[in-house]
Amino acid sequence: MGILNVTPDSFSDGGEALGVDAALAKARALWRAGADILDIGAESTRPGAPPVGEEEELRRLLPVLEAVADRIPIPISVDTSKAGVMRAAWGLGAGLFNDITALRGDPLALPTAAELGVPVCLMHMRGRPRDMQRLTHYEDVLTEVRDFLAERIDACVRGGIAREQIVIDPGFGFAKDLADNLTLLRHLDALGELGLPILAGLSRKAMIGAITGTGGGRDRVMGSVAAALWALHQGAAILRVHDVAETVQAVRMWGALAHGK
Ligand SMILES: Nc1nc2ncc(COP(=O)(O)OP(=O)(O)O)nc2c(=O)[nH]1
Repeated sequence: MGILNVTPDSFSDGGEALGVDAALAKARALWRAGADILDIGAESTRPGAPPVGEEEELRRLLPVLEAVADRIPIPISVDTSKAGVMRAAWGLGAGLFNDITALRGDPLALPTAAELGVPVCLMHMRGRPRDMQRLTHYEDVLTEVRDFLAERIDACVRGGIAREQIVIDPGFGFAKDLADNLTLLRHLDALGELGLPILAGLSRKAMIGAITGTGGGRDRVMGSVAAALWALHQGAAILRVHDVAETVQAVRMWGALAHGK
């Protein structure tokens, strides 16, 4: 899953793909580099990020989504927690709603996803990007994240979303400190008991920088790829990354060694 942030302030690539032409060029580059899905987001969710209103999110997202959906032949995920953005994106061909709030942020999000029949990614977080890093106390982060995801899966199924339409995500860097992130990554396979595809979003995050001593952005590519391979080894089905070419190359090498293909 290649990341296409159409925001001015995303933590590692903000402002790089503003405007339709730049975003389309980036989408094409991600596809050509081997991305199987594009994840387009118009609201930064980095720690401390201010919320973006629906009108502004739509203003940023829709022209890009329309251009990309018409020209890039891979499924498009939209990274949003707003029902109105989901509905508008669905009308332009969005094939996955990637909601960091696990369809809790907007009370209309879950019924909208159920009505439209679009697959969803449910991610664990606490609070909102503005305050989530103050909510990092866990008795047992692995159990608490797994129980949260199990509850959200149940809520979605009760709300009319088919279980096979759901992807789960532990939410690396969302209301978690370094130790929490490492515990979740070391034991990512423990989420496998929920029986749903796991999405891992590790790319260029602070946990990579903390371990590797790298500043940010492209400096963290190697550490991000190493973490992605571990997540893959632990059963992740989707790797949400900025650096698609490097990750695809590593995954192909891993595939040949791990599965002889
Ligand atoms: N499912 C899922 N979605 C996500 N969306 C955004 C970010 C944050 O990364 P990025 O989009 O690069 O930064 P920003 O939120 O600042 O745009 N991480 C995840 C993640 O780990 N999982």
